[in-house]
Amino acid sequence: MYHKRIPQLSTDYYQLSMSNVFVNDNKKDDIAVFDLFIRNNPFNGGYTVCAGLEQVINYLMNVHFSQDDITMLRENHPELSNEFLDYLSTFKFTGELHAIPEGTIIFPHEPILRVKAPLIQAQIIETSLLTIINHQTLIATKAARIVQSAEGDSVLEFGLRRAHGSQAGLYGARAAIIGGCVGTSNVEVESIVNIPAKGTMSHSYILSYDNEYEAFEKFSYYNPDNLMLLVDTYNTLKSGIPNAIKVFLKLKEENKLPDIYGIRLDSGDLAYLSKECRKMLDGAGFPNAIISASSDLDEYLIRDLKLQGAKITLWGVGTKLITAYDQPALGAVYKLSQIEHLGQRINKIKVSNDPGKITNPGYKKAVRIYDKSSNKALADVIMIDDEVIDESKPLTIFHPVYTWKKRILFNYRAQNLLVPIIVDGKLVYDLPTIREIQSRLKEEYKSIWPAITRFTNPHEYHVDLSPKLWNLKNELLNEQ
Ligand SMILES: Nc1ncnc2c1ncn2[C@@H]1O[C@H](COP(=O)(O)OP(=O)(O)OP(=O)(O)O)[C@@H](O)[C@H]1O
Ligand SMILES: O=P(O)(O)OC[C@H]1O[C@H](OP(=O)(O)OP(=O)(O)O)[C@H](O)[C@@H]1O
Ligand SMILES: O=C(O)c1cccnc1
Repeated sequence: MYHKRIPQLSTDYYQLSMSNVFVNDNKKDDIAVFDLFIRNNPFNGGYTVCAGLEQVINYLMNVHFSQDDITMLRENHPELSNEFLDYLSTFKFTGELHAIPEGTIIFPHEPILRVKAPLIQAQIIETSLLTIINHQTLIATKAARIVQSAEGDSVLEFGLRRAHGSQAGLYGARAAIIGGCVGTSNVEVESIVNIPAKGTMSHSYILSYDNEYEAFEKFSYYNPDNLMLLVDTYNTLKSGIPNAIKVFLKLKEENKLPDIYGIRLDSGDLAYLSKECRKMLDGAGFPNAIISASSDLDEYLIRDLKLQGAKITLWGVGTKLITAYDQPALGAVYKLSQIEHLGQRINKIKVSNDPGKITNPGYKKAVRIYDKSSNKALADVIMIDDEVIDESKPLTIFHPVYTWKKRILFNYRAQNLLVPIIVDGKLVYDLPTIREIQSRLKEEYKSIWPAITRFTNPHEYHVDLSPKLWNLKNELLNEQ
């Protein structure tokens, strides 16, 4: 199966050249802690939807290097030592992974994944983890925004033909479903999620017949339960809709009109045309006919069409979703935060002139703080893993950059965001179904203030530091 592909060589060469050093310099078994996190929400938005964990798990549980891989590396890279290549031939992930479950709304700087493993393992897996999480999280967030703009209407993912390759189309479609799309046109998705692909018909199909009515009629005969007729090939109002109505009337007479049926608009003024189509369909006795539309849609255009009173209730979104058109990369990073050498743990910090790029040291967790009376999320706190929150006492948290800004929270409950996924190389997590992940996101929205999810000038959600982490960070910065 494609989804079982183990991209062990889909990595950056520096992971191998550094690991060659770790083997020869006796560092490979130092224990490293890495955090994978984003620095900014994509699309100038106020939130991000995390996705990709299932593929991360699949990678970590199966990653290995074959004899062919080793032979190729030996031939191409004489600098890689025999000791390192021997090590690679027995490589497997034996460490620990904690992660925020897919479909959770997340924010910059908190660990989405936390890896604790022998240094060489934690290093070798970096690129694959970033590739998977950066892609799916970006597309899930784009899809979530598009679904948000559709205000309860259904959104279908139609982007495969414009995706950056079939892998991006496949996992992008998965991420789109996590983001709330009801389905996808991508048939390969059926190999990784239990949702049948959906679709309508193309202009070439209509053009291949002598006339539009015949094309519609034949389609309805051979696809009795899947009847969304594309009405804009010739003239939507003068030809497409009258021909669609003719077919619907015929099916109604024969008692063969399926439960779900309707039309698709793919050009012209979608607001105007949808209103006219609605009137014509209603007038002919088909108030249940669905009006769907596609044509370079994204969250802004859908919102605009709704403001214009468009009568569209099913949205097909391709290019701008699958390519994350207005922000093509997410920019999640994977940073070392602790190393244990010969039993001694050393917390690590990456300094930078840009305060937002200074990393948070230590073996940490992320906790979400909810207001007990409204059940809304108040802030997230990054803390040292062994810190315990006493919910009966006020909680003081610090802004990570402007550290003079502190907040004291009362009447709250705290929930760990990171859950154990892999322990000692063994899977300890029950993987949710795609529908469960989708439902998780729907629930998440209920706990996030609309000020954070709005598109224009969203309110910045706080991801703060606990006093203990704040002190540790300052101590390490003062040592520099
Ligand atoms: N009422 C509307 N308000 C804002 N934008 C619209 C509206 N109706 C359509 N659009 C958008 O305008 C853009 C151009 O649409 P138009 O139908 O002219 O071109 P097209 O879809 O490429 O058509 P064709 O395939 O016939 O060339 C598309 O992105 C479409 O989604
Ligand atoms: O506009 P998007 O959001 O990318 O949605 C997908 C587009 O792909 C198809 O067009 P295409 O011209 O490829 O095929 P067609 O001839 O069937 O319309 C479809 O008709 C949509 O317009
Ligand atoms: O099924 C459809 O209508 C479809 C599929 C892919 C791209 N555009 C439309």
